[in-house]
Amino acid sequence: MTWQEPSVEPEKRTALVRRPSPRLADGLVTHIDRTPVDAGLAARQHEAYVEALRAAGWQVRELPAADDLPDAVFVEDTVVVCDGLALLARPGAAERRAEVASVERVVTELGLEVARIDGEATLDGGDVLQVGTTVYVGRSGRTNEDAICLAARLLGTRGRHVVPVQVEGCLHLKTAMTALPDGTLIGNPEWVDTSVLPGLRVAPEPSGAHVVVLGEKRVLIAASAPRTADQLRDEGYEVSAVDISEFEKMEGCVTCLSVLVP
Ligand SMILES: NC(=O)NCCC[C@H](N)C(=O)O
Repeated sequence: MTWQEPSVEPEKRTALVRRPSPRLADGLVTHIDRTPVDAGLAARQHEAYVEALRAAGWQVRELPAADDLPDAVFVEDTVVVCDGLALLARPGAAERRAEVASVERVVTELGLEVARIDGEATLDGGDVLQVGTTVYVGRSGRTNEDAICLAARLLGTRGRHVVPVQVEGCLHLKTAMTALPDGTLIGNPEWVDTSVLPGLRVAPEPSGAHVVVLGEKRVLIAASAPRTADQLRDEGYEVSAVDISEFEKMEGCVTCLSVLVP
């Protein structure tokens, strides 16, 4: 999302995370080859990721462990938080739908209003990119037209305008692109229909497309995108780089490991 002054005291900014399952390696892989995953290393990498969020001033709220759900660490896919509204997803992969119930409990405790993607609609949070009052929603293998229409209606109550974006060749819209704090889109133009975008800065490496905006001048990216990190540092951003190799093997990225509730 474009960096906006948080509506609450800085110490209240909350990041939702969930520790990785020891069964992480059993998760879904769609567009890349499956390679061995070290669950112990994944756990350590996740701790470092959480530490980077804390260091940037985010209060970390852990969702209950869900060790029987291998992909549950990818919390971004279960809920979209927008201006006090928690839009609960209905993941496109049926195996992932059981992840949502525990997220609903926590967002309710946080005092967020709850709405849901339901019926035949399917949506993964990884397909939703908020940039100011624009919400780009990927039409992907996981998110369908019904969900895009429903999201447009529900997020419209928050003054948001939904722009559908066709995604091809990768898992989610946010696999292909994210935004910098100033709202500039950054990513891989081969995976998205750029004709509906105001512009797209090409990231020097594929994982450079994944930027978590932690503050006005602060971003988090994967250690696998060193050239992107250098570019952003040269432009004055404070860049935290975290090694998430074990999650990348499961088609995850830095954005999908948290949900920020500003
Ligand atoms: N938002 C994301 O990028 N989520 C990554 C989900 C990876 C997981 N293995 C899946 O296929 O659902």
